[in-house]
Amino acid sequence: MTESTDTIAALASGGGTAAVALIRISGPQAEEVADRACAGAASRAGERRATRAKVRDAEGRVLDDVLITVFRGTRSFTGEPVVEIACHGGRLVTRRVLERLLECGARSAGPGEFTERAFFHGKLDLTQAEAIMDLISAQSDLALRAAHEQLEGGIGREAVRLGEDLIGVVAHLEAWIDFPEEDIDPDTGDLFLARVASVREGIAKLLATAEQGRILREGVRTVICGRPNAGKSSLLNLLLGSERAIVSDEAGTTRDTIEETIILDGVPLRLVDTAGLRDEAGGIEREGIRRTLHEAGRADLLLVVRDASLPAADSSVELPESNRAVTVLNKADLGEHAEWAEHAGIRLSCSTGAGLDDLRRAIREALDLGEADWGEHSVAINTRHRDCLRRADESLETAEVLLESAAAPELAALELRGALDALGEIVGKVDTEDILGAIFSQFCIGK
Ligand SMILES: Nc1nc2c(c(=O)[nH]1)N(C=O)[C@@H](CNc1ccc(C(=O)N[C@@H](CCC(=O)O)C(=O)O)cc1)CN2
Ligand SMILES: Nc1nc2c(ncn2[C@@H]2O[C@H](COP(=O)(O)OP(=O)(O)OP(=O)(O)O)[C@@H](O)[C@H]2O)c(=O)[nH]1
Ligand SMILES: [Mg+2]
Repeated sequence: MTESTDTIAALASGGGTAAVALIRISGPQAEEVADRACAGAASRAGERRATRAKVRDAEGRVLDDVLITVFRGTRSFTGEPVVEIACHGGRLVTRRVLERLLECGARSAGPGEFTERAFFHGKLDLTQAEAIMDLISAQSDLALRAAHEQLEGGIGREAVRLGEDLIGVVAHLEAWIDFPEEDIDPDTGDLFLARVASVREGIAKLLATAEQGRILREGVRTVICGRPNAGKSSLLNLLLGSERAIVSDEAGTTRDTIEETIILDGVPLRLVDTAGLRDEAGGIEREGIRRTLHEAGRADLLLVVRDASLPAADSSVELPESNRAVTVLNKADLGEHAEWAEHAGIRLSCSTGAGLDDLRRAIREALDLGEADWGEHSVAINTRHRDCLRRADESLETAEVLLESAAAPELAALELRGALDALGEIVGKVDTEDILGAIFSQFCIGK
């Protein structure tokens, strides 16, 4: 655990005008800094009790009438002395109060520096620090729940548990390497293998949540595509509940992709409206079509819109292979062409909204978004966790081969150590300075 030497301050609440704003001071001098700015009010305040005070400038003029809360010792969010100042939320007032604190000995905090200190003081592991960012940026209830689960330590605990299982194997194996005169007991070898296999199973379970994690954090990339005039932009507008995209009976209205997010059953969908696909296009339209195909190629879900009032051939499109696609037979209000009779697509009218519930249900099914599928295992790893887990698993795979042949126990032990390090990186147990930099720099200042 590292001791901070300096004292940082920053606005913890949003930058806009508000009734009240929260400024945090953290570090060994937090109380002194606040005392200087508030005529000794911090040291007179009871611990963790909102206390009325006045912040004054160097000449003694009142800058604001505030409430301060003092967190002494290590009992604070950052694990070091903290003073919070709840001042009035005007932009100028908050700026003046913060400037005064800097004058009184605090330094401006960098992005994520409060949370970084909480990490260094052992209040949070890395997955929990990341969870705070997920929580702040969550756009849906499911994402919020996953962030809470992670903040409670779900992923970190699991990574630590898997690491502990491995340590047992490594210790045993290394003891055995140190006493080479003792032959490897085949039973022990099998035991090692069984334990490595069970750790790999645990890793596989966590890895299986990666896709879910990406979707929760970034949303399902849902690309609306089809022939010109099929009603793609109308569908975007219908799902959004607002006239975001231009709709017209002119084929080729949408030239560029348009993105908007909606929440469906707690899951964010990043809807992408695209230029209609047709062969005979030229110029700008052709570029639009190139973009459509690019988007379709990286979609999590395709909504293929077809004009059901026309013969099927008039709305056919060639699209990249997708295992998640929903066909929307649009313009159902115009009456369906006989050719569609056997087709299972979702009947919809963007004009009347009829069929929208069926479409929502079909999307939900295509994505396995039922509560039962997502609700219970709300643990969802992020890409950093995924990379660590993959590295751990590769090392374990190699270790298995080495253990099976029993030829080079030293090398097997080395691989197991490698896997342990990769698991340790998840929670930030092993030395990971550049990882820390990468994570905390993404935070906003004041967090
Ligand atoms: N005013 C205020 N509200 C806030 C925060 C904050 O820093 N200040 N938080 C900041 O993100 C969140 C709450 N998280 C917090 C986490 C730990 C501690 C804390 O004081 N921990 C001590 C005591 C534990 C206890 O009494 O339960 C500790 O861990 O020792 C405070 C807030 C959201 N709301
Ligand atoms: N009757 C009827 N007309 C519709 C329906 N959906 C869309 N339209 C009409 O079809 C025309 C084309 O709609 P758009 O949403 O612009 O079609 P698009 O697929 O985005 O077309 P491009 O952007 O040109 O590729 C417009 O005149 C819409 O009003 C529907 O369900 N019923
Ligand atoms: Mg359009």
